[in-house]
Amino acid sequence: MIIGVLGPKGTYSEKAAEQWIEKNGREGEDILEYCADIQDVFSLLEDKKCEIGVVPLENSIEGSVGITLDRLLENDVNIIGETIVTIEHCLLSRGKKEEIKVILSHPQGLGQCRQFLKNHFPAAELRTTGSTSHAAKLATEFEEMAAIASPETAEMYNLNIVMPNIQDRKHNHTRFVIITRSNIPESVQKYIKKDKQGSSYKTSIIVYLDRDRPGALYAILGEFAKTNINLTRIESRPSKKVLGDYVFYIDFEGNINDTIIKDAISNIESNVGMLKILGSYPEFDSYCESN
Ligand SMILES: O=C(O)C(=O)C[C@]1(C(=O)O)C=C[C@@H](O)C=C1
Repeated sequence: MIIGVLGPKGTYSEKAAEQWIEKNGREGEDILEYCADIQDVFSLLEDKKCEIGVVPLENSIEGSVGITLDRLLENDVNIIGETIVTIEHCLLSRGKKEEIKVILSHPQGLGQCRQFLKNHFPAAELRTTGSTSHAAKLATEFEEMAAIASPETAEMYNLNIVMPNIQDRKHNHTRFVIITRSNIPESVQKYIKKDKQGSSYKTSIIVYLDRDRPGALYAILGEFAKTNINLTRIESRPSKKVLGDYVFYIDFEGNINDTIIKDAISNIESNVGMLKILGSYPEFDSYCESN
């Protein structure tokens, strides 16, 4: 199976893909296709050049990955899984700490180490890259450059770990989603069947209210409260139509095949402008326990 991830080699996205495949039981040879950015992972999937994509969705320090949320709304995709990766950023360079003048990383990496950078490198120039491993690759060029990336990339790109564990909070986790086309390819079906054994499910939807009116969001949330469905996440994102207009990303416990969930969704659907079901998939925690 071909799996699209953010590249080059050594990204946390690659780690997420490996982690998810390992948990689901590897079936034959999987090929990782490294993409320059997250949009390209979605394009690769759409163009049928891969069967699965693994993309970051949210981080415990920096919050949502906006481009992933946008593509989930606009592209014809289905979420079939999630995995959570422990993020352990290090400062990597060819040079010594005193020599570092430019620090590179993915915007999420820079954001997760904002305080560290202010405290230790107030004068350094910060530059964004397509990924943390892309930063590591570029940092090999000059001794005055450093990258914020995983400890594994140090070895991969022949860099020194100048400072380990530099993120602003000890606990740093990123949640990734495993996506496929909504017309699920045959090779992916076996992973989905396997997942069903003894797992608790989560469902992700996107809702657009169409028109701002008193109690509109309350009515949606009421549907979940009424039937005791546990919400695990709600997030608003600009609709990009006019200022102050939003779409809501909602995750909750349960499977779209359960009658209780089906009924709640159909009640919500009749009261909103648009409802997109992104998919039902095994919750990360329970799927760890059942493996
Ligand atoms: O740059 C990487 O290594 C990625 O996989 C991307 C990404 C992200 O977009 O959140 C993944 C995990 C970390 O939070 C930092 C960057």
